Amino acid sequence: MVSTVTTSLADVASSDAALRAFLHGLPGVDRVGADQRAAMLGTRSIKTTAKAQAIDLAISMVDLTTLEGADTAGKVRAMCTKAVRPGGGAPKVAAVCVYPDLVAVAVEALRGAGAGAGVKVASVATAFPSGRSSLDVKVGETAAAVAAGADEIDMVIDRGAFLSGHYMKVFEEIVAVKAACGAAHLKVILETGELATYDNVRRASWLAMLAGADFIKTSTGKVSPAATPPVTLVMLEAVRDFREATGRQVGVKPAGGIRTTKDAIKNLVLVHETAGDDWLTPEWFRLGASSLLNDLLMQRQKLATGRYAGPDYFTLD
Ligand SMILES: O=C[C@H](O)COP(=O)(O)O
Repeated sequence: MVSTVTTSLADVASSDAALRAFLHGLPGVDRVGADQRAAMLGTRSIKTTAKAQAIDLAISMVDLTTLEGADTAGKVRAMCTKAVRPGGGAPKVAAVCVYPDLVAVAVEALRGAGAGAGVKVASVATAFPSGRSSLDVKVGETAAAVAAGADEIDMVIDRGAFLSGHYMKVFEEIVAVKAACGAAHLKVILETGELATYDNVRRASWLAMLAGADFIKTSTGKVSPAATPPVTLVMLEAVRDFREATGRQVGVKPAGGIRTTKDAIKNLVLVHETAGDDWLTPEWFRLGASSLLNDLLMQRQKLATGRYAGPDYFTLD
């Protein structure tokens, strides 16, 4: 696969036809094999000591998210406090993820938290979650979020264009949004629940990476199915193969429906077994989730003391 890729990468985005030929030339995903491998890896058990480390690692990889129409400045401030000091000596999370109009609130709250340094502010942009807007609007929204202090932008791809085979349109939008990001990192959301096949997930992953994505992300959290293990597996294979072909490492962020410690640990096993341990850091792997942190904290408490503190012990999202 890698040799096929390297011979054609130089001019893969030179035309619509070349891009289409490249993406459709990628090997097909063995659907049954991917489902079985993800299910098999999901049954792996780990020792108690490894579990404690895995929980802390997972906490440090969380993009603590609130993406509701009813979000308020107060809710975002409380989330930022929790992001920096989750409680019980747990590590801080990787980032908070909010709508663009709440970026300034998050930046201010993390600055006020002092130890906030290191917790990034991520913002969805580009007419999240549908992506149905003009490119000018998407670029403007991205630039505004960055100007307000966002460290990371989570954009959605145009699934309508992708599913109609207009790959160059999707490619050019990602390139334009990446340019608007400046120094901010760009996560490209594929919305895999709308892509219909694992072959499309592989194609969209490559398309996003070729266009300059720093991360590829499964889902908005607004469409089901979201971050299923086989989809994450296919995306981890894509970043592994892309690095082998280009030398550039791209991160992965499963998001949507990841709620339990078991889900989080399954994801860590998938990373270890598929892309490898180079990805097992918050720099290269994130878990986008609104309520996962509570379960990680409860399980952490249980491991340390032998009993659950109960959800009331932690602030609820
Ligand atoms: O990007 C993260 C998702 O929007 C969160 O989804 P969730 O509420 O299912 O955890």
